[in-house]
Amino acid sequence: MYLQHLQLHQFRNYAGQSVEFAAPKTILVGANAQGKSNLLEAVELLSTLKSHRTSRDRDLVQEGSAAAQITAALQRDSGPLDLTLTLRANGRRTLSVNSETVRRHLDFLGHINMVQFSSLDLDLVRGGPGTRRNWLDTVLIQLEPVYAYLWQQYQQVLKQRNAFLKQRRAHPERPPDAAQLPLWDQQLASMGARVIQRRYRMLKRLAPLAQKWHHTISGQQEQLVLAYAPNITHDPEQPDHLYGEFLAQIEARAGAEYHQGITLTGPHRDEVDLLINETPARQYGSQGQQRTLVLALKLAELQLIEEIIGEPPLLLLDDVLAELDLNRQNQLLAAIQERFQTLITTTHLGAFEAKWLDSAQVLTVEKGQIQL
Ligand SMILES: Nc1ncnc2c1ncn2[C@@H]1O[C@H](COP(=O)(O)OP(=O)(O)OP(=O)(O)O)[C@@H](O)[C@H]1O
Repeated sequence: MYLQHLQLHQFRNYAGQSVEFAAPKTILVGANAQGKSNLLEAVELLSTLKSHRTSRDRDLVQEGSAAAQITAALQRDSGPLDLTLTLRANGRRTLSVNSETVRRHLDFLGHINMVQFSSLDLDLVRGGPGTRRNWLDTVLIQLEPVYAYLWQQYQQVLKQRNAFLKQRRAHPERPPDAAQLPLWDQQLASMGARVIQRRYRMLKRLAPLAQKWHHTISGQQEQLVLAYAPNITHDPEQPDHLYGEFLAQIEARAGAEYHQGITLTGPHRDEVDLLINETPARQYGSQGQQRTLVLALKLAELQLIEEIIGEPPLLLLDDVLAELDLNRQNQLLAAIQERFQTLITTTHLGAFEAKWLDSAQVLTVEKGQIQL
């Protein structure tokens, strides 16, 4: 897929900006806080309807304006496509595909596929389990947009069940109607089982790709193991048993939940284990090794999305190239070639290998304006 054109209207610090992408690689160069990451964020929003930087639309709308608009024209194997996302400070959104308004998020997702790689991604190794769960979810939304709906439903049930447990703990003298709990349990297990199955299925395909990339980038020195560690223990080859297992494990933790007043069972507590040469990567060695691991995960992500979608996704490199040494930069360059359209942000062009500049389009970003 190829993003040809992007238009930003009252989005972040862009009052009105039109950008033509004229080469497979576009480098956005500019000092700090000029709007480079804002542009990548606009692409992220079109792709996932989420921003990793904020959950409030009013942050995305230019200060003093009521609404922002992001419009993109892209070329997919199936033909040309136009997407428009209107964001309002009051949170209401309008989505349109080829100038027709679509009501369901599901109908908007999946048109732009992308992999993002920023310096924050080092937290995938160093950060807590929540960071890895978010990553899993972002990849899954790309692969099967229905996952966004499932995950949202799961979180809604979780919120209501937590409110029940909290109230029961805070007011034992007038507890909520006990008959509600089994209903929440069933919904949690039913939605949760679907989340777990999808996470398992995706990681099963991603793990060997990441392992292969890690082995290559480390010069055949290191062996990566990436393993799903679901909070609900079960036999993944017996998916029919998962719902029952889920309910049984809720039951087993009922006492602890009673005292703590929160839901202790379910995929909101999943983990992804990352081991290098049998040692947890978090505790393992240098930052360099952790960078190799994150790069391997990102390359695996690119490859998996391409395999499943059948077209190369976009790659967004936010201020990360300068952090990779020559070997890792070369591995990345060799993997993307000209096939993956890549948008790169940097504070100065000398920050990374000159080879990246070959046939790249360079755009200068200054105070929310882009100069060719
Ligand atoms: N809603 C908004 N309205 C107006 N300006 C905004 C809004 N949100 C962010 N900004 C401005 O956008 C700028 C930040 O841009 P961005 O995050 O893209 O920086 P950057 O060019 O990527 O720099 P860095 O290299 O530091 O990441 C800041 O000047 C900030 O004040």
